[in-house]
Amino acid sequence: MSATHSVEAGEQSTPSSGGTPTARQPVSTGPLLRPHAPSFAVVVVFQVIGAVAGLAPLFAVIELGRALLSPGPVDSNRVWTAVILGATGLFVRLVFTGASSGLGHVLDGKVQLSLRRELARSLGQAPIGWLSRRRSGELAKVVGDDVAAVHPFIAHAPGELVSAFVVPLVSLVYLLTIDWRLTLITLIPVVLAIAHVPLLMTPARNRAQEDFDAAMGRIATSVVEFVQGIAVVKAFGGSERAHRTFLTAADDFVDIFTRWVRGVSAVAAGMQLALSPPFVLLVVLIGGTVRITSGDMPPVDLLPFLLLGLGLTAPVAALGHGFDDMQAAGRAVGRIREVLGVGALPQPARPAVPQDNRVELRDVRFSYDDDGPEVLRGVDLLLEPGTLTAVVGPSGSGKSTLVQLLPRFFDPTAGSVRLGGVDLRDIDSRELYRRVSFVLQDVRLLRASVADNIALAVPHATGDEVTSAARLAHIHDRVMALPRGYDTVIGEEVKLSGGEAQRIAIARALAADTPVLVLDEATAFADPQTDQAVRQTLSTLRDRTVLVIAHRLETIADADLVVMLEDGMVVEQGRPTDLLAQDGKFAAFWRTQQSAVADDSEARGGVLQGDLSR
Ligand SMILES: Nc1ncnc2c1ncn2[C@@H]1O[C@H](COP(=O)(O)OP(=O)(O)OP(=O)(O)O)[C@@H](O)[C@H]1O
Repeated sequence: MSATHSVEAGEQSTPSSGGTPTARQPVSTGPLLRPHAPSFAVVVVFQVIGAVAGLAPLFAVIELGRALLSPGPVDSNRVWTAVILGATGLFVRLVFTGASSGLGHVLDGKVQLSLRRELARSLGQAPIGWLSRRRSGELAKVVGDDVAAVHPFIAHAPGELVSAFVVPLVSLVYLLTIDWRLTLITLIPVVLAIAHVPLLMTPARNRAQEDFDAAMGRIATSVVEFVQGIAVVKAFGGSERAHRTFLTAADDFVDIFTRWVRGVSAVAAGMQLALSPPFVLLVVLIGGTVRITSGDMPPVDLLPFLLLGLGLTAPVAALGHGFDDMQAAGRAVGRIREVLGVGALPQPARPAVPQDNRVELRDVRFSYDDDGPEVLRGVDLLLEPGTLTAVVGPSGSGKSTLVQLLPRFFDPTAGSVRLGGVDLRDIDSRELYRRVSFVLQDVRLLRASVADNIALAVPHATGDEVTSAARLAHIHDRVMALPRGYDTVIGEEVKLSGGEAQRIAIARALAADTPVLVLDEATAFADPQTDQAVRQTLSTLRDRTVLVIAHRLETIADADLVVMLEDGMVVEQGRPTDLLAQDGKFAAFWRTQQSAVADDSEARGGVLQGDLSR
């Protein structure tokens, strides 16, 4: 999430139920794959041609056997024809299989690229609420591992699938012309192997596989979290506790893996045995011996069964090996589709333009989950242009949730948020973000130059505009001290402190120059300069509509309107002096804050600031 607005309206809008942050519909990956269909068909056809041509050397050996073993002088023509046939088949197989594999991998690269692009687009326009509820490890897995898991689907599986039918079919037809009874016997290993397949597809086994995937996801996430938090954990000596999540995930994984292996190993072993060359040869030899000793088949006819019998099982074995990959690819595609289905918040069919910059909340209700508790419970609020409104209230009272509704991170579950008389849902998001910017606590700067970070919302801003925003945000001097000034790349050439990052975010909001500003006063990175930057911002923006989550008494005292939230409801609102005079909840809150500041001030040997006389 960027600290100021950088959210572009998605080109495609997917309707979502009521615009709740969780609304999503899996979408088909068909349209993404369709442009690649012709290349895909070529890959499959080449693979099939290669597979069938691969039978030619076997036919050649059979023919050679017949030529060499038949009584009388050897027919050299017959021998050489067989040799040439075998060599040609081998060559054709090499060419087509190689071409199919090469094309398949190029195609796979293209498909993965378009999937990743589409995922990036989808994530880029996903409601911030949806993103903040997903663990970063999970999303990284979808864009990285899940897209990579599509590989067998594109490059191998379809060709192998078709070959697995075509190759045995050609062999079967040939064998049937020789001895249909022995043909049926030769099929026994294949039938036995195929009989195992349903055992791999039982609901219990699918569930075990899903558990396995989920456990893998948990391990990935807990590793990321553990590594990210390792410094804090070490400093506070809580490594045991932090380890616990990871260890629990690892323990769970071992249990689930054991169950998964137990379920699959017996079936896999049975399949492998059925398809193993010794077993196939044994079956063919027993059947052939019976046929030959009973005088129904000449001994030389056993040769095609011995050779092609092995060929019959090879594609089935390949399918068996590819089965897990294909199933994994199928599940990966499911997760990819889910992310692709994250719609942007619904965009209006006929956007309306706000009349002015008055913000109004009418009976706003909000819950993060459909069946979750209401975090905002009927909030009515009027923010007039040219006024500063301070939201105060205890932790968890819904302040952040409330201010996030203005830049439309979420849509309210009931009621409406209006800008200039128009419901935010009826305003084109580009228009909305031209009017509303925000500086929240969770500052995210881009790995880009300082200037680009400041001018994020106004890419064509002049150098002077960027500099004056930076001056107002009290970050100009610091930027000038950087190795390459405004061209210094944040995160690469310089690491900024939390307070500095916050001031860049403030400069960004000032450069955006929007008539409505939403600001969460920093508590985490509060340093005197950031403090000053916030105060300067608030004083230069007096002609705007400003909504601030206020943590400082000065800000609260300066506000035109104070809104006291408690448990998702506005319990008091009015001018700060009036509210103090009422001696209600706000007054009590004020006193608590004041004594906290006094303690702090005393601790620092400072002077208490914060009385309301202005
Ligand atoms: N992404 C989320 N998903 C589910 N519940 C959430 C989410 N964010 C906040 N909440 C819940 O909503 C309620 C209000 O939280 P919110 O952050 O808006 O309060 P706040 O007044 O800003 O608190 P603080 O001053 O501590 O930041 C809390 O009960 C919180 O647990």
